[in-house]
Amino acid sequence: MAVDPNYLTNMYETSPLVNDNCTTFREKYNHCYTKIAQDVEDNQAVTHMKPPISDEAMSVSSSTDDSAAAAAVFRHLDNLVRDRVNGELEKLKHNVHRILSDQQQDFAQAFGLHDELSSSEASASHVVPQNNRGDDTSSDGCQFLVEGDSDCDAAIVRNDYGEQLCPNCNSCLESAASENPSKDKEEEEKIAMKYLLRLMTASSRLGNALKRIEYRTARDFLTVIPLGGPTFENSHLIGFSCDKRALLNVPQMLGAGWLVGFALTKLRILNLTSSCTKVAGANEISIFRSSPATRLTSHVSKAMTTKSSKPPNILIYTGNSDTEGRRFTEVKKALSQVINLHSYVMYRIYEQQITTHPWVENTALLVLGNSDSMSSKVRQVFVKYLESGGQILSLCSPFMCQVVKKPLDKHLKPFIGSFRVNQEVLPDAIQDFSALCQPYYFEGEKAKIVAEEETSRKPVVIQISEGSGNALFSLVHFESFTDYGKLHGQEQDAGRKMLVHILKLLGISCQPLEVPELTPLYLLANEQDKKRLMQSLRSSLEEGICKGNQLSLHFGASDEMYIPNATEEKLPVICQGENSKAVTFNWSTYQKCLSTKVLGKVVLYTDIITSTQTVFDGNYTFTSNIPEDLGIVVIAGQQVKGQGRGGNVWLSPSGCLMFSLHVRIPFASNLGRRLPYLQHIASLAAVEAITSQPGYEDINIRLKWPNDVYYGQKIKIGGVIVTSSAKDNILSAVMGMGINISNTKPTISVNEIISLHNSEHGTNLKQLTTEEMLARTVNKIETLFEDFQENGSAPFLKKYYNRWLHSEVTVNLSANEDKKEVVIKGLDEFGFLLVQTKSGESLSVQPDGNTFDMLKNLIAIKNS
Ligand SMILES: O=C(O)CCCC[C@@H]1SC[C@@H]2NC(=O)N[C@@H]21
Repeated sequence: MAVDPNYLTNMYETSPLVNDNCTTFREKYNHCYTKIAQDVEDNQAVTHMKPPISDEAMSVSSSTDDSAAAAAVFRHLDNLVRDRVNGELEKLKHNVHRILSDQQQDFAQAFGLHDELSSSEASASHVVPQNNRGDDTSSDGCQFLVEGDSDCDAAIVRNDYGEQLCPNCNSCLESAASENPSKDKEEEEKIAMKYLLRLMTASSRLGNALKRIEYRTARDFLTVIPLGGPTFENSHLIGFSCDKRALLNVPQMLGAGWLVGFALTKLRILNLTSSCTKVAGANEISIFRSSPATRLTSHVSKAMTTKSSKPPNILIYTGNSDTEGRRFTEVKKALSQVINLHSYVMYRIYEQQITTHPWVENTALLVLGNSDSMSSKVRQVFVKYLESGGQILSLCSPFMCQVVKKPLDKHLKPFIGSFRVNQEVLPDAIQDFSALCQPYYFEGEKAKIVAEEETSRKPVVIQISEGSGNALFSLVHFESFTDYGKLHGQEQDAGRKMLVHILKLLGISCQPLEVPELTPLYLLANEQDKKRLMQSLRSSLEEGICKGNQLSLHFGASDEMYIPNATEEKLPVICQGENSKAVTFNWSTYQKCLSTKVLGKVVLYTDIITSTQTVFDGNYTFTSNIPEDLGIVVIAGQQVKGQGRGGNVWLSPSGCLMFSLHVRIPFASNLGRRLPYLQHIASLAAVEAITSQPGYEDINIRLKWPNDVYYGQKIKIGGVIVTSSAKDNILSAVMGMGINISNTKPTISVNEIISLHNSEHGTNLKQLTTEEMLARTVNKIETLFEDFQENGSAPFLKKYYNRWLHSEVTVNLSANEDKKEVVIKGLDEFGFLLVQTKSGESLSVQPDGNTFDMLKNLIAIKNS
């Protein structure tokens, strides 16, 4: 039987676990389980075929342990969903919007809110809670996070207002219930929410005892729980919606204790798997409630601040002794060969950052490659991360010895050698291992042997799980397998395979990218401009070459020139040939949309480049010989070494508009005296390129200081980097910008946002091409420049504040251990962030070198 390689994907899409009105999980699960097993068996019967279904399915079929099998299925599903989650969250928001506007009647009927609906407020599309009693469901809602407390039998509840509510305190609950409803709506909502949460918290005992998920309507929560209904004993509340239709479609019972979060919409159940795996592991609860449209944006976007928008990080910790970063480079290199680089960004994390930076939320994997032992403070943070659902890969790190009770057996020391993967985890092997090292933080949990040494059969890779948190401790230096000098091809291959296997167990998507070959630049301009540029450059070219510090440009015509291969050091620039024929860039569309006097008149297009910035950076011969009235923009289809701010990597898949625009600015000018404004101009230009078109004004694209372009409050869709050099009182700046126009990865694209807007508002706004977006952005940059040079910063700031996310927001400014609360006031005269302390003192914060998590209200000032 031919097995569909997308079997599990399909199963997920049509899964009875999420789609049918199944009554028992077990029944449906058994059905799926049997099917997978059958598929595997059928497949194995055809010996020449490689198993086309995943390792997970294999392990499901071979496992005798139900919960392990369920875990495998769901882990696999997690992986499938992970990539989609960011977009899904945004869609969720829109779906809920839609439900609320479409279905107010149903909603009111389902919850007995007719009176409210017919009131003037309701007709203005608000349904506000009338009081805080259980039988009058409050319809407004927000997301609350409930974290498990230290011993996991109670919960710490934080509400949308950032307050921590005391755990499991019935007197609180009662007093909340008996409080008179306030006239103040905000206050009422607070009380209602508190009440609701107290009810849920009081009846949910969180912890490992969790064995299943039950679905209950909002009314159930409000009526059953106060009676102390045993139905909620040991249950883990995942989510609920106030939408009646959604409720009706929901399975009454879902199984597998750690099935993660969901929120309900009219159309379907959205599995917020990735965001909630952590939730389940951490004994946290995410509660999603629908709410009136007017307040939804802020609530959902607040809720979304708990979910990361950026591509997740893989953090590599190699400790203090790795002063030159050799270990880090080695580990990073090894991982780069196997992981999907479009989905993750790898960074080194230093000891000091572990306790001070907000790294946990956006970390898909923490890799420990340190050889020195870590301080107890650091260890505690790592253990906490693990316990709260984090994924850790320890590559011979002493961390393992530090988290297990007994010292490890002396056999368990790092080695490179042959080993075998344990396909079936033998129960007695587990016993052996448990005797060897008893898990300290995971008592009651068993360590699984993932690989063992070939001859002695001693475990060399073990896995310890806690909820959805996983630690894989390897005693094999997998990172060394990338070292071609040290190992034979076969060993390398085995090592790499093993690393993939381990990473998959940790939920990391492993599809290494083929690094594509670099391609030449094509000069696109009208014939006259091409000629003028070449004339101007001629005197500085040596045999057609314009030599830069790192990259030389080789100018020539395609038919006459010997075209060298494009490399990181040498890039051919093909100057002749019809613009339209040469490349995939649509010159004619671009030209039609471009309305500048100077900027972007000449395009250098390439399919694949390291980074568009490199064409200008360090090539003064080139930049200084560009005619003054002929601005050049370099645009690439893909970058293989995209540069982000602060040394970050910019993921640069196709579908992302990636360009570097060269501009000249005299120092003795408004802008010349306020250079930080350059980046703000660029980011505002990108936003206005979209929102200044008729019909696009309300698309929720915003600016996040210092220079990020965001969809709503949470999802980054673009960023700007500006580099510059100066000579003879002229600044030569390169404004590099990346905006995701049409790629659904890694977050959400402009065109998806437009589609969402269309479906939400019944409009038919057309999608943007990269050529249009480029031309429109360059047009905006030029007009904003002109205005700034003529009128200074005031008119610019008016437009900028209109789109930015931070006015009057209180943030924590932290330098080392010191923290102070400041209020964001705007941009100062020079374009830095202006904040005010409580005592009224004004401070300016520079973007570079400091760490920002503006949306988590944190600015960490770099140590001097
Ligand atoms: O960190 C950021 O947010 C800034 C990202 C800037 C990326 C763009 S893509 C085009 C240009 N070339 C690069 O290598 N980086 C910039």
